[in-house]
Amino acid sequence: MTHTPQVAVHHDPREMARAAAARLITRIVDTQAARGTASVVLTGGRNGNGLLAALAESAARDAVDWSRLDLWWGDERFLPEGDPDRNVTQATEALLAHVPLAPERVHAMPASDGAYGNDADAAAAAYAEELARAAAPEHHLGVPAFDVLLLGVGPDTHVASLFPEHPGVRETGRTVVGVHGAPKPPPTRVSLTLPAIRAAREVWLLAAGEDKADAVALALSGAGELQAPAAGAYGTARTLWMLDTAAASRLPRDLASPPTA
Ligand SMILES: O=C(O)[C@H](O)[C@@H](O)[C@H](O)[C@H](O)COP(=O)(O)O
Repeated sequence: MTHTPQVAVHHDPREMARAAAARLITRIVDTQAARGTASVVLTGGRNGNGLLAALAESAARDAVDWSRLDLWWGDERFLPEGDPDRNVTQATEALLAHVPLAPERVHAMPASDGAYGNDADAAAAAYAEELARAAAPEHHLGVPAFDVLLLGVGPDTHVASLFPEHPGVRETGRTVVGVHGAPKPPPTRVSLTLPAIRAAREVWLLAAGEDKADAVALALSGAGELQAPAAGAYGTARTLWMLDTAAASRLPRDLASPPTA
């Protein structure tokens, strides 16, 4: 099965971020060499931003042709433009401001004071249209086949803004949804759905810390995606979980490999 997950365990969050950044640089460079451009979907949260900061610090970052990289977001906290809690604001501080990206290839999700006002559902529909415009005709769902889609994993197994048993995780038709009443603040968000996430070639999930150990064990032990959204996040070619030793500490023995770096 293509979505049988691979698990890589690292000593601590910093090592995990460094290793993930090195892997991502290699993936982007290889993809650009083969196809000209590459696409990456970013995530919010400490681990996703830790990866971006490690990428900014890496000497190898100059191997990437930043002008031929498309960036998308898996989810966004629906807040005003420039709000420090917006995922795009944090990604900009960590990496985007430090590399020569092509602005038209940076596909941030709308802000709550933008063209759709405070209507997260309208913002989600607009982002779905933007994705559909970028999708090749053979991508029937209306989402590009992203090269790498990054996801942080929450202590309740949420990914992007898809929370256990919430309406967003049940969505099968739309590719992007407005999320209302999210248990993680802020309550209003915009998120890719599981079908959109599963259009990606590679899905990489990041989790570090003791508070993630139960979530990681649950998601990797055959739980259903309504109960454990992270279990429903997999790519068409590869699904890679990157963990630190604390987050991996309750994994069934056959899944936990020794620390790699
Ligand atoms: O906007 C967000 O908050 C997210 O995209 C969310 O899904 C996040 O990735 C996880 O909650 C993990 O966050 P940490 O890496 O901070 O634990």
